[in-house]
Amino acid sequence: MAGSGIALRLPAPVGKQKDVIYLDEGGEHLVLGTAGSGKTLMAIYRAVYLAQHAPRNAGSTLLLTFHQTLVTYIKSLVPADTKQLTIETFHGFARGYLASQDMLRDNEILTPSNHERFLAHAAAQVASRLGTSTIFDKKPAFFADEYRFIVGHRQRRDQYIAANDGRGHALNQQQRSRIYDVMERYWSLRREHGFRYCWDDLAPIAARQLRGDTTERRYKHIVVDESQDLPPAAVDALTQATGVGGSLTLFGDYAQQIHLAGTASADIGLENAKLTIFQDNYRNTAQISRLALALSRLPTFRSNADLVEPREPRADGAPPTIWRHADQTQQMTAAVQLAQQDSSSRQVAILLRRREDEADLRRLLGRTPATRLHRSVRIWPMGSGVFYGTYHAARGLEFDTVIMPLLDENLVPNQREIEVLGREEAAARESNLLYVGITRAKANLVLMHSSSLTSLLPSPSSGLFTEVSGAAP
Ligand SMILES: Nc1ncnc2c1ncn2[C@@H]1O[C@H](COP(=O)(O)OP(=O)(O)OP(=O)(O)O)[C@@H](O)[C@H]1O
Repeated sequence: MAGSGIALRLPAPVGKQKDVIYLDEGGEHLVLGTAGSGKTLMAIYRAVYLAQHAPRNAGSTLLLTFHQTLVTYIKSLVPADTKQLTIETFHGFARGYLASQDMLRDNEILTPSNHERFLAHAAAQVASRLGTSTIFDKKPAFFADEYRFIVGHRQRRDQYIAANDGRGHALNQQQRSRIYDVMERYWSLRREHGFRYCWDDLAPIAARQLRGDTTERRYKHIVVDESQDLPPAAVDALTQATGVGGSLTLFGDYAQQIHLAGTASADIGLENAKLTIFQDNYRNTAQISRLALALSRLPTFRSNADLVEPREPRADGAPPTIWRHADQTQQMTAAVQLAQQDSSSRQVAILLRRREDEADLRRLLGRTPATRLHRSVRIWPMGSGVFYGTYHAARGLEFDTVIMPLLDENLVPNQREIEVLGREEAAARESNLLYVGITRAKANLVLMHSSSLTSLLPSPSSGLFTEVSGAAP
């Protein structure tokens, strides 16, 4: 970037983006931006600036992002020889810190499926002791969801029982009390079986340990991309982990919150942070951005004081298309054919709601080389090609063309999510996921269905799509 000494082979920042790079070298900063507004780009610039160029206070900098695929993607954008910069996930950081404190050894973290199994066991034991309550009929995934919220917000029993946390579950105080009983039983059971943690525990445990740790910090500065799913306990851990006189900068978009539903920026404990808002979208065409905006205005989309309305992008393009096929197999076949045609000169992604549909897609792709969006990708493919994966795995990424099959009403919202969370909450969360999927498309967006289109999307009569009926074009 001219004048700053930051030479990256990335687009040059414009307008407010520049200000964000040079925010104070100390203190806390929060940047909320709409999809495609350059948050990842500016997180990279700011991290490189703080690591190498900040005049008063350059020093070892940690750049965190949401999942391992994004770590790989971001590493592909940053010169490998950048000194004093570490890029990893929050869990990678927390694990490393706890191991350095001799608080974590191999196999001490429960896998997510074993975490649910222990919760189910705990619920059965509490039910047999306390008798009937409809709360005990809930699926293990429901208890896992509550667990994440409780430990992420470090809620004691009385706080949880009194909480009105804005999520769609209508839980009365007695039900909340029973849920807390299950959590306490779970903690005992887990201890008895020799497991110290589940993944959700890492943030509060690291925060508590850091509070009592007076040794010099490894990082002077911490920058976080995709911060909207960080619970308050994680933000506390990062505040504690920042070196003396250093800075913590968070970049997030609450419209893309997919793991910690119901947590707002006001809850994360950064009341004194300097706030910057990014409204300009540099990724999507105006037509794709309009569809995303219309989706975020539907009543099913969770209203949230943190949502940033995008200004309409300048880039014009074709309207998104919506294809109707005879059945789900034909949708997937058409998605594969389109990806094969389009990928000679473009990056094309087929995005799915469910992980279990990935294997079918892989089969249909046959010999077509394709990158699965997954933590196992260690070198980000440059140039054209086919990608596929879930909406979750696609967060933070972008592609020239995005194809989203299986958008039928009976599939979205996902039936399992409805069973776990109830219809209203499931619809709100699935709307965030659709928003993530749609906003990954730079130029072309193709949506597919066979029966009625999911009601979480704007209706086809909105004029926001072009409808294509029948077979593939
Ligand atoms: N100033 C700019 N000039 C040109 N392109 C830009 C500029 N800022 C951002 N972009 C481009 O816009 C796209 C979106 O940027 P980026 O991925 O950083 O956005 P984001 O806010 O992190 O998006 P999301 O949260 O949706 O993942 C990228 O291709 C990026 O290179």
